[in-house]
Amino acid sequence: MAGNTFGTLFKLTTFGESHGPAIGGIIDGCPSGVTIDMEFVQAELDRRKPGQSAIVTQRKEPDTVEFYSGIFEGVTTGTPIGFVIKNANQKSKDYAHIKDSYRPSHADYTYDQKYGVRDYRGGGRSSARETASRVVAGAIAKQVLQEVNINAYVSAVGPLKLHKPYSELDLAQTEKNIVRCPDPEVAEQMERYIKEIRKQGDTVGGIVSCVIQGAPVGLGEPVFDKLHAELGKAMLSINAVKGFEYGSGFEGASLKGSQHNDLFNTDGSTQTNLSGGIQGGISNGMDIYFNVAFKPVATIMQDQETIDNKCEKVVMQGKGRHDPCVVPRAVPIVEAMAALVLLDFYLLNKTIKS
Ligand SMILES: Cc1cc2nc3c(=O)[nH]c(=O)nc-3n(C[C@H](O)[C@H](O)[C@H](O)COP(=O)(O)O)c2cc1C
Ligand SMILES: C=C(O[C@@H]1CC(C(=O)O)=C[C@@H](OP(=O)(O)O)[C@H]1O)C(=O)O
Repeated sequence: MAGNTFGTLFKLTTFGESHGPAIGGIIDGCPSGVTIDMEFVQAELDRRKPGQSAIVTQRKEPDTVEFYSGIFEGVTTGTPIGFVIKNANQKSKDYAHIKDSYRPSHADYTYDQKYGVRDYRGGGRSSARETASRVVAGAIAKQVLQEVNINAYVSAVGPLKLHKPYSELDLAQTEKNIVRCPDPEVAEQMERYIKEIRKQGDTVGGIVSCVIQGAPVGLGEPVFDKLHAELGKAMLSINAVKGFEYGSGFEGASLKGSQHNDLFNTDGSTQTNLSGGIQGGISNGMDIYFNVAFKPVATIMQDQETIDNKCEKVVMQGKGRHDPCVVPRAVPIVEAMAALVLLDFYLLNKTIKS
């Protein structure tokens, strides 16, 4: 299983399964001399942790991070940063019924087919619990990138959508409600909707939007490692992600060039920003913005037909504690992955420019 490391210079390797003793990671390539605010790291984890509100999984984990190396007296040393988050609230008996059969649209079937051995408890390595380690690394990356602001928020839950662009929203409102939608009225509707869907034993998808402000001109390594290509990979590596678009995205395909071109100002900025802050795979200094679409959670509390490992049909119903909608907890994960991508390119840029 060789896909557990992300990044070129600022590299995160994660380990651990949802119902094992712990998850964690090693960050290699973090610059030395950066003062790390541990309370900020923990606060970022708290934004992602399970059990934080009535509209997320009720698994109650403190998600306390313990650092074992790479930070001395609160300052990064340039050596590998090793950290662990202990698992404290596993209920593995909820997964006994999927030991020999596969939840539709989760990773049970594909992991079994690929590896032939599967830690079925809590989805094992395929659980979104792994993303806690990404949030730790993202919180460190954010502190290296002091001048860059990365703000994600929920812009859709099922059919309920925010129709305003980020520039017309008050993003300071995002963390003031449990949905993490910056429009308080829409947030209330979304909360009610998620609760209703949960009562039905069902789940619903949604969209997380993200805006990055203050990124310098020049991030991105054409032609294969374009900034938007790496952001796309980062986002698509998050559990349950189905789509990524930046700038004008899929809507842009219906426009004419005369409507779509971002005309320059004499300082190199542009009058509009349908490019989403990236041209030719390189940041142009304008805001970078993108949307990430998440599917409805696969484990539903309703009978569904599926197959067992002998390919016989069985009827299965989800058990235990699951998210009815992932987007409220996905917001800090999206920000973390964006921070990893940006910092990596920022460091790469330093290697080619004096
Ligand atoms: C924050 C977050 C929470 C999630 N919670 C659950 C959950 O409680 N139950 C579940 O079946 N899937 C959950 N998922 C999605 C699964 O982890 C994911 O569907 C699974 O790994 C299969 O991968 P895929 O959907 O990307 O193909 C969650 C995803 C995220 C991002
Ligand atoms: C534990 C977390 O979320 C889990 C993600 C998840 C999945 O299938 O992705 C399934 C559930 O696992 P469990 O049945 O063990 O509670 C969620 O609670 C977490 O995010 O830390």
